[in-house]
Amino acid sequence: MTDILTLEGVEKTYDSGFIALHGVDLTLKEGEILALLGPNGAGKTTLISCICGTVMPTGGKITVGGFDALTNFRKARSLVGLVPQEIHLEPFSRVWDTVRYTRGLFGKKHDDAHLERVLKDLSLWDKRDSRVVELSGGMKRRVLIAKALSHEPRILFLDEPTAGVDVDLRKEMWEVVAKLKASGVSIVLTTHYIEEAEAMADRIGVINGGRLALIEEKDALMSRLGRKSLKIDLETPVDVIPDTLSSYNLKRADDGFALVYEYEAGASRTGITRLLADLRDAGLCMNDLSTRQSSLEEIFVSLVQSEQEERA
Ligand SMILES: Nc1ncnc2c1ncn2[C@@H]1O[C@H](COP(=O)(O)OP(=O)(O)OP(=O)(O)O)[C@@H](O)[C@H]1O
Repeated sequence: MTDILTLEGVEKTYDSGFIALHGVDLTLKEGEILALLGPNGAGKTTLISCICGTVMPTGGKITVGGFDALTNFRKARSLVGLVPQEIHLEPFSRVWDTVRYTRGLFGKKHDDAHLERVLKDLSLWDKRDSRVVELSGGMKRRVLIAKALSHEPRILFLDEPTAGVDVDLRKEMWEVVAKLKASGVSIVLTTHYIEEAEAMADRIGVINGGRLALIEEKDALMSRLGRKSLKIDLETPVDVIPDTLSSYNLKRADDGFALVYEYEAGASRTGITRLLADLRDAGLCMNDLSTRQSSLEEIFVSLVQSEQEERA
């Protein structure tokens, strides 16, 4: 897959002197979904704004589809669609008119067949003559996406696409994004909902303090940093974990009715077989066993914490 977007050492120092980006390197492959995670103020919106040309970087180089975002701004910008966090729409304009108008802003020739496809893909076709004010929140977000796709961009930036929307609508948006990916659009998405990144992204980037702390395939990240836990339900509760089991660092749960053992998700030797034998030797009888994999959220929290501790 070719790279549709390249960032080399992108820096941003705001006029206040605050350094929001400290030399970010990043590439996006064609047709992939990259989720950018990071705590509040990490620099996600600044990064997207630099790529989309609404914030001027103070250093580094950004290339979109081979065009330099500074020296060939119009060409580079025409390949990018931005769905902002806030819903800014003209309330009394009709869906069709507002989407068509946005295409015109990019200097593209009319192509009503393309706009029809976009509206149909977003299940907005039946609403094309509705005024924005008459639409539900979810439909308004779809109109934002339709506007961002009106000029046929190759990368779509979704800044917090589901902030403040209910669970059903969030799932609906995920379906919309999956459809977009299938149509060949590359997607960069920022989100605070880590389950969203887990559900949709091919790769995960973590921004912290203006630095790209990590970028990796989601599955590899989850198996590399993910931990699993084995819960052992006991027939009779234990007050104290026997000394012979001390090397397993077991935790007592459910008032002593269960013991929990943690191990690395990707490990070839988990130690479970030995643990079960040692439990039997210690005279503990098991009722049940269950395992659980740590979520991306737990991985993210521990990553950000250890980064902050390193810098402190
Ligand atoms: N115009 C500006 N002038 C000075 N500082 C700014 C400006 N815009 C943003 N910042 C600062 O830059 C940092 C990064 O902000 P940014 O909005 O990019 O973060 P974010 O990761 O998108 O945060 P959130 O998740 O809260 O949306 C923050 O500390 C913010 O206060």
